[in-house]
Amino acid sequence: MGHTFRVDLRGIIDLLSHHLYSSPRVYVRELLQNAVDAITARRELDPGAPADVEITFGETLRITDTGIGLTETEVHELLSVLGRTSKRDELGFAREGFLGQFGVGMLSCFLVASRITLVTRSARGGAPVRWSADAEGNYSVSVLSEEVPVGTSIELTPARGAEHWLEADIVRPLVSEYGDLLPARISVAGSVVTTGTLPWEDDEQDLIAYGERALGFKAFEAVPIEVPAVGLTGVAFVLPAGVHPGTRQTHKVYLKRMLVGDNVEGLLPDWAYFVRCVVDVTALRPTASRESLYQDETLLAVREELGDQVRDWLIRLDATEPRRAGQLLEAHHLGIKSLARVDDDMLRLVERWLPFETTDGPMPLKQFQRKHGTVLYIPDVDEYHQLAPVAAAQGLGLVNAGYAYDVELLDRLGPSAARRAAPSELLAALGDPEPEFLAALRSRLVMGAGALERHDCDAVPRDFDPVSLPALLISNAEQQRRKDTSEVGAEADPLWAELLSQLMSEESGRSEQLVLNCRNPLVQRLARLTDPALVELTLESLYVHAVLQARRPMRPKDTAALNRSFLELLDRAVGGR
Ligand SMILES: Nc1ncnc2c1ncn2[C@@H]1O[C@H](COP(=O)(O)OP(=O)(O)OP(=O)(O)O)[C@@H](O)[C@H]1O
Repeated sequence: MGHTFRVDLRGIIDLLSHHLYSSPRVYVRELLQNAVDAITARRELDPGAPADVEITFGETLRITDTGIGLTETEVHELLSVLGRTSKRDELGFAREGFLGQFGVGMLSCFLVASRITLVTRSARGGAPVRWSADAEGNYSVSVLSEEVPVGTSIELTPARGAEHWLEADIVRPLVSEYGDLLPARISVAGSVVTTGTLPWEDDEQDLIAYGERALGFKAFEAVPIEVPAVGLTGVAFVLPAGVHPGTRQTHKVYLKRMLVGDNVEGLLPDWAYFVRCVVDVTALRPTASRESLYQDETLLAVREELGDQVRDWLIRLDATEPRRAGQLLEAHHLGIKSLARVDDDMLRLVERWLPFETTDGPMPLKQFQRKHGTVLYIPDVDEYHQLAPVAAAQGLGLVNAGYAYDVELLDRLGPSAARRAAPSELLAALGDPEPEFLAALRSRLVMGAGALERHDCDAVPRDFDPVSLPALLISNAEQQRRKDTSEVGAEADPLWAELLSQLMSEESGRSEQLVLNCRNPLVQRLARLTDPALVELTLESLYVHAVLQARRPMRPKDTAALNRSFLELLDRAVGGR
C-alpha cells in the first residue's frame, strides 16, 4: 500500500528560523514580496490596476494589497500546500517578473505569528475567501458573503514573545529597508515609504547624497554602472579616503527591486575594494535565504564586467580630470597598484600619478625619469633608507620599491625605464679617497683585519657625504655584484661596464662590504691609530653600528660583537686602559 509523506510544520518552521533565515525580520520581506508579486500578476491582466500595499497596526498587524487575489481553489492549492507556488511555469522555471519562487515564504510569518488569517478576492472572479492557519499546521477555509475589494488582506496574530516584531517602530524601518525601491506604493501606518523610481534613473536625484543615505559615506564619485544581460543597473560609489585593502568590500543589492542585503559580497573584483555599489538586478540568483547572491558563473561574469567599468571610468577620469585622478590614486593606491600589475592602462596611470618615495622626495615615476633617466630602485625599505641619504648626497637618484607590488610594477616598465640599483652602482658613485690617506687607512685595515674577517666582511674606503656617517654596510655584495655587473654590463654603455668590472676585481669575495667614509672624523682618526687592539675594536664597532643602521637582522655573531665592542669601549672610556 502506498503512503504519502507528512510534514511536521513545527519542524519546518524551526528549520527556517534557525538555519535558513538570519533573523525573524525576513517575514516583512516575504509579505512585501507576496503583495508585490500579486500586484504584478494582476497588472498582467489589467495594466491599469492599482498598485497599493498598506500596512496598519492594531491588535494585530495587517497588510493589504490590491493584487490578483486568490480563488477558493487557489487557496487550497497554493496556500495550504508547502512548496506550491503560482510563480513557476508548467516546467517549473521561475516566472520572470516575480520575486517569489519556492512556495515557502509565507511560512516565515510563523517565525513571529501564532496565526495567519487571510481574506482574499480574486481578480478572476468568484467569491471572497477567508483562510486561517496556525503554526501547528491546522487551517480552515470559508467562503465569505460580504463585499471585499479585489486583492488580499493578511492579518498576523503575534506569537508569544514575538510581539515586538509586529510593532510599528520595528516594522516601519524594515519595510523601508527591504522595500523602498519596490514598484508599488507601500505605506506603513499611513505614510508612504517607497520612492517610486530607482534613484539612479531619477534625473532630479543627487546621487552623492543618495549614496550617503544608503551607504553612510559621502562618495568621492558616483559612477553609473549597468550590465544589461542580467538586468543590472546601479551606481558604483568610490570611497573618499584610504580604506584598508583587507576590508570586506560589500554592496547593497536589490533583486527585482527588493533588497537582498547591504553586505553582499562578490559583486566586484577584489582590487576594487575602494568601491561600493548599490545595484538592482533581475537575473542573478539569490541564495535560498535571499540574503546573499549565489556565487555562480553569471556572477563571475558580472564581476568582471563591473570591474571593467570601474577601470574605464578611472582611465576616463585621468583623461578629463587628471588632478582628481591623482587624488584618487593617492587615496587608493594599493588597489590601483594591484590592478596595474596586469593592466597596461593602469600601469600608465600609476607611472604618471602615483607618488613613490624617492631621493628627490615623493614623486611619480615619470617625473623621476625626466630628471634621472632610468629609475634605479631598491626593493627593500630598510635598505633604501640606509642607502638613500648617501645616494642623494652624491646626486644619485634612487626609488624606494619596498612596498607591496612595487617591484612587480617597476619590472613591468621594462629594463630601460626601471631597474634594480646594483650595490656596485652606488659604490661607483662614491668618490675615491686621497691616496696618502688611503695608504694610511689600508695599513690600519691590515692591522685590524681580524675584526672584519670574523664577519666575512670587506672594508672599502670611499669618500662620500653625509660626512657624519662613518660607514655603510652593503650586503651580499659579491654574489649580488657579480650578478648585477653582468646584468648591468649587458645594458649599460661600455664605459660603465668596464668601470664595474674594475670594481669587481678590486674587491675580494666576502658576503658583506663595509664602505668606510674617509671624510668622517672617526674614520680619519682610525687612520692615525697605532694600537692594533684599538684598531680592531674600532673596526668591529663600526661594523656593528653599520649593521644596526642597515636594520639587518642581527645574527648571534653580531650580537656577541655588539656586546664585546660596547663593553670594551666602555671599559676604555671609564679609564680601565
Ligand atoms: N498576497 C498574496 N496575494 C495573492 N497570492 C498570494 C499572496 N501571498 C501568497 N500568495 C500565493 O501563495 C503562494 C505561496 O506563497 P509563498 O510566499 O509561500 O511562496 P512564493 O511567494 O510562491 O515563493 P517564495 O517561497 O520564494 O516566497 C504564492 O505562490 C501565491 O500564489
